[in-house]
Amino acid sequence: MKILSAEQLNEADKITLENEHISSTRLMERAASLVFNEIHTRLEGADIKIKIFCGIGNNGGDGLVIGRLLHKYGYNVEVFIVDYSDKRSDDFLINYDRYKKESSSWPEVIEENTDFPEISPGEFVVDAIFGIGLNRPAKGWLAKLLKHINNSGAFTLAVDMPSGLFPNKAPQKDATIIKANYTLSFQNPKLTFFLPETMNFIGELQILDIGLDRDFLKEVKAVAQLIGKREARQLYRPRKRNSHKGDYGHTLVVGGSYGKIGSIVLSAKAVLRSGAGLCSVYTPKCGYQILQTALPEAMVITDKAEKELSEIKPGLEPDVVCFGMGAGKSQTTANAFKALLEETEKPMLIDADGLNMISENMDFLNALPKNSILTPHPKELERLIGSWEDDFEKMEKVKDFSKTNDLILVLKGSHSFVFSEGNMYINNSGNPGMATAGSGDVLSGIIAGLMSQKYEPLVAAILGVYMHGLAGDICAEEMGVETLISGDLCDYLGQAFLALEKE
Ligand SMILES: NC(=O)C1=CN([C@@H]2O[C@H](COP(=O)(O)OP(=O)(O)OC[C@H]3O[C@@H](n4cnc5c(N)ncnc54)[C@H](OP(=O)(O)O)[C@@H]3O)[C@@H](O)[C@H]2O)[C@@H](O)CC1
Ligand SMILES: Nc1ncnc2c1ncn2[C@@H]1O[C@H](COP(=O)(O)OP(=O)(O)O)[C@@H](O)[C@H]1O
Ligand SMILES: [K+]
Repeated sequence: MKILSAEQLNEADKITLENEHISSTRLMERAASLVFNEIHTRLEGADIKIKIFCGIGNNGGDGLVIGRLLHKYGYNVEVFIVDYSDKRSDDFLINYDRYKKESSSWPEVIEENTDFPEISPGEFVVDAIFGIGLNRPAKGWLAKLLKHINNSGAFTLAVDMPSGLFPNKAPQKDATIIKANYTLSFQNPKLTFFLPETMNFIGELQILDIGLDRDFLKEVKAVAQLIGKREARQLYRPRKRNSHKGDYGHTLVVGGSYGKIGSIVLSAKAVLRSGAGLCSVYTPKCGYQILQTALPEAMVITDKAEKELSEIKPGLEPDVVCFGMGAGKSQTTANAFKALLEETEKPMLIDADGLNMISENMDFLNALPKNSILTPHPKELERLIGSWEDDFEKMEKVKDFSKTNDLILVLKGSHSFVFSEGNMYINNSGNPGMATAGSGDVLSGIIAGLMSQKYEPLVAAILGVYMHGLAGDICAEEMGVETLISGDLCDYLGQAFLALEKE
């Protein structure tokens, strides 16, 4: 699904009105009715107190339509106008009058010196104060009102966006923002919903298709692509009946050091579980028995050194090398890594200490094969590209870094981001159960395993990240988030592939 900016959504809105020959009031009615339907389906007429806070722009207009419909269906609803400006939008005014006419009362107006209405924890709040039109931080009494709503403990539903959040730029550090339990957003998701600093404000997210112009939405260049099951399924290639293990490639996992052999066990297991034909592991001598015991399906080649990688001479031609997990970053290992980079021509996957060694020797980047994949978590990323002011600046820096160095970068997080050639793909699977030691090692194995099956590196990265998260989701569903450990992700990959194929 495409992630669009506020400007693009406004353009889509304009083109829809022209092509469908409808008024903006009709479109607002359509959009807000969908929100009403969602509320009505869930509340089923329950006698719960509903308070709707409306701004004076079109987000407020939506709130008034929702209020009118809830009133019509007999709900216990109170509507408040948050009177932060006298520049009311036309559709706000039209719906303000309609509300008055159909509910035979004027909504209550909240201004600078008004006492805020009391809100009890059991009530239901609809936030229709600001949507995509927010253009500066909410200040003064307005910020106080947002805090008052946040502190009430009431269930809060945000219409289109939680008020105070910008769709495509970072909020100020001390900004006041509605902390929604649920966000019903129109047509396309907004970038801010997926960034670490802002994602917690939206609660659960649902996108409502309000029928904006199909052709426009198809043609417009997305800010980013959101990768869900539908998108991932399009990337997946089912196996041919008459295939053999040679068709699925040979992955070489290189890494491990004394006390950190577990990381390559996890990666290698994920390589095989994601479908690679063969997997070899190159590791210091101390890893030999552990690997042969823990993962008999993998072949093991040992370094001449006992506890660390000192010279990477596997004596085979793999389809892909997956380097760095648990490798440590001694000078000896860094020299061996440099030599490996220089000898390798096919795209590689570099993770963990491989990334740290690059950060300490940025010239290694020159030897990295084109289209290789780096998989940093935020700390590793910071070592690679330096710090950033906010998430949006971080995105831009990573985009530049991946473009300049001709590489694909997977930035791991609650929503992992894949960057390639200036494009951005945001993963929508996964859960906090995956915040556990070794889950990154599993991810590197999955992506490398897909690369060895001749998935293009970018496709392997996007699909691999999605499958990793999907395995985590199925697993968490069965055992809960606390109990999930990274080895489980390998074990649940099978169910994830099955789920991907299922409609
Ligand atoms: N696009 C679509 O397809 C559809 C969109 N729809 C709906 O329209 C919504 C967008 O509506 P919108 O453009 O009227 O903007 P909105 O969010 O109501 O706020 C604008 C007002 O806020 C003001 N203002 C801003 N920041 C401020 C601040 N810090 N403090 C104080 N004031 C501030 C700003 O004032 P100004 O900057 O002019 O002073 C202006 O008056 C969208 O989210 C969705 O709900 C649907 O109905 C149908 C389809
Ligand atoms: N809250 C979360 N939601 C979804 N995925 C998560 C979450 N926390 C961690 N993950 C995923 O788990 C993996 C953790 O990787 P990493 O930090 O490298 O761990 P490790 O170094 O222990 O292997 C990443 O793929 C990340 O996207
Ligand atoms: K809102």
